[in-house]
Amino acid sequence: MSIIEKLQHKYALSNQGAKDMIKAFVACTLANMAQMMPVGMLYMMTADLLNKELPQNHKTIYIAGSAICIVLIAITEYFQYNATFFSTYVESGVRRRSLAEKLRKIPLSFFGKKDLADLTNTIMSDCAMLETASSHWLPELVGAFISTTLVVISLFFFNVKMAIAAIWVLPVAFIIVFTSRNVMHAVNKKASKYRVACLDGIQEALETVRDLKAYNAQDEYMTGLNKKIKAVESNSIFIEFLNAAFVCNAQMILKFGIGTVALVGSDLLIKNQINVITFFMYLMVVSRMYEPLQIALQNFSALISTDTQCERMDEILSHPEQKGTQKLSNKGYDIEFKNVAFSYEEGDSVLSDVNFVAKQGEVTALIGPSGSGKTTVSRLASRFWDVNKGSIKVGGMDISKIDPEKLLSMYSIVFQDVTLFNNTLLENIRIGRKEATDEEVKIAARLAHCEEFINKLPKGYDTLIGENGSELSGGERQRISIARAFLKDAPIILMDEATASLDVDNESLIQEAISKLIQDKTVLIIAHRMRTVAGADKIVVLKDGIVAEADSPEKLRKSGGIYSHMISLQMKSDNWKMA
Ligand SMILES: Nc1ncnc2c1ncn2[C@@H]1O[C@H](COP(=O)(O)OP(=O)(O)OP(=O)(O)O)[C@@H](O)[C@H]1O
Repeated sequence: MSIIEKLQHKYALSNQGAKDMIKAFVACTLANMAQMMPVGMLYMMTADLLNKELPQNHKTIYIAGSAICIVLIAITEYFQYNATFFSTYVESGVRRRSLAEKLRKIPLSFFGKKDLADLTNTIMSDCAMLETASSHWLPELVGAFISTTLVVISLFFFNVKMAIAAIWVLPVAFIIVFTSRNVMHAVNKKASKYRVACLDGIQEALETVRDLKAYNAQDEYMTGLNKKIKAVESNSIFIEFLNAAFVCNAQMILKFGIGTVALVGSDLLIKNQINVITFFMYLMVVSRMYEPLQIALQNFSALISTDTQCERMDEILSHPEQKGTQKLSNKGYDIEFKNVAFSYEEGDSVLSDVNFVAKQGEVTALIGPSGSGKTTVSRLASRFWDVNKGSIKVGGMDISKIDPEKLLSMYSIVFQDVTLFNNTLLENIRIGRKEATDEEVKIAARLAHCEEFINKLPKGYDTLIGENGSELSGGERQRISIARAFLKDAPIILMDEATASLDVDNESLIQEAISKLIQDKTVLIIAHRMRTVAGADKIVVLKDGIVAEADSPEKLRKSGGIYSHMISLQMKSDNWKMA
């Protein structure tokens, strides 16, 4: 792996970002070296002053040298600023975009294991941390390392004993910080967990504020949340303390270097092995050399702490993507499940051997007891998850070979949980097909019987609905979701409890509209209520991970199996409600 590739992998950088980081290393090294130049001049000047004469040509050298030093320091500082700051912020945007892009391409199973607060934390806080790491910590550390190495080499040319007296502290100081690695890694992992738990708690409190109020559970909840906040607080203090303990000790060791240079220098001076100017120069160089190293030690320690963030980022970036062809070669839109087995968690099978065909031009209804896997079947059919065994084909084409976004272009999906955005009603329906005209949106809304409630709103289609449609009733939200499906007009329609929140009048109106829409389409409906599925062409009954029955509603009713049993239960329940 080249240095560029290593940097890209470790700090989630783009190719350009890794190249910019190398530029920043060079810039920091040059800036440190430029800061050393006045020391050389001072050395020469001291020699002249001790000789009690300042030759004219030396005067010119000092004046010109000082001007050159000022210009060089200004140029290298500017170069360093440019290389570290500006490119870092550009790279930070690239990093966040590539993370978001990656999240689009990884299967939903990944999101099942991660919660939203954790992902938000990675995209915002971890990215911000890496932003500082790549703008300051790493370039300054590498710059200090290279410039110090060059200075150390030159120190050996003057006097080996003095050089050793000056540099013995370097490995000791860095080893002290390096030994903190394992401890810091463990506490940072813990800190990350506490932070995510706290963010989760805050998010949950905001989302459930209505229920907490309704059940007078606010105080109890706040006590729990306070505990989470306290855990973050005390853990952060502990990390700071631990960090300071290692870094301060290492920085203190670094200071011993000045002492040993003074001691060894005095001894060599007495023995006449060095002159006063060399002694003075060593004292000047070490005091100058340790300054960037003090910061380098802090940066080194901070970089060790970013290991946890890098790991979290890498977990997302290296997660296998769902890939597939963009070219569709399906013949028609029959959906065929063949020997499909699936589990969300290993060893906890949801579907063991599912076989059925949902034909184009027919309505196939999935029914079965709660938890039998109906929603799972619809998720697999749209490749939100990939099957563990067997295959799912659309028009003869294995969907695991189709690019997920391309596959979804063939589907209109009406979910149980309708997501609405804080935008106008018109735009919320237009999500079904971004390029649809206003007129097309309105036709779809009419078909889904949305106009009845839209026309009653003060601004009609231009009414802003609250975040996630909080100002709409459950039935209205579902009708918008159905309108989106009408608008998309895709050849395959997946409906999950599409009519669950509609009153009887609206439900029959929608059923009527749906029957117009589904002509020549493949329709897979999941519904609990037997009334919803009575008009289906085929009923597939799921139970214990397999298809227990599959046939037309009439035949299944007569067969006296699970479906007919569910019908009689539903009738009893309806009679009970009427009574
Ligand atoms: N994201 C998930 N991670 C883990 N297990 C899950 C997940 N989603 C569903 N399950 C489990 O898979 C099983 C089937 O769930 P599914 O939602 O497909 O059933 P269903 O028949 O649609 O249920 P219902 O009629 O109650 O909506 C259940 O045991 C459920 O707990």
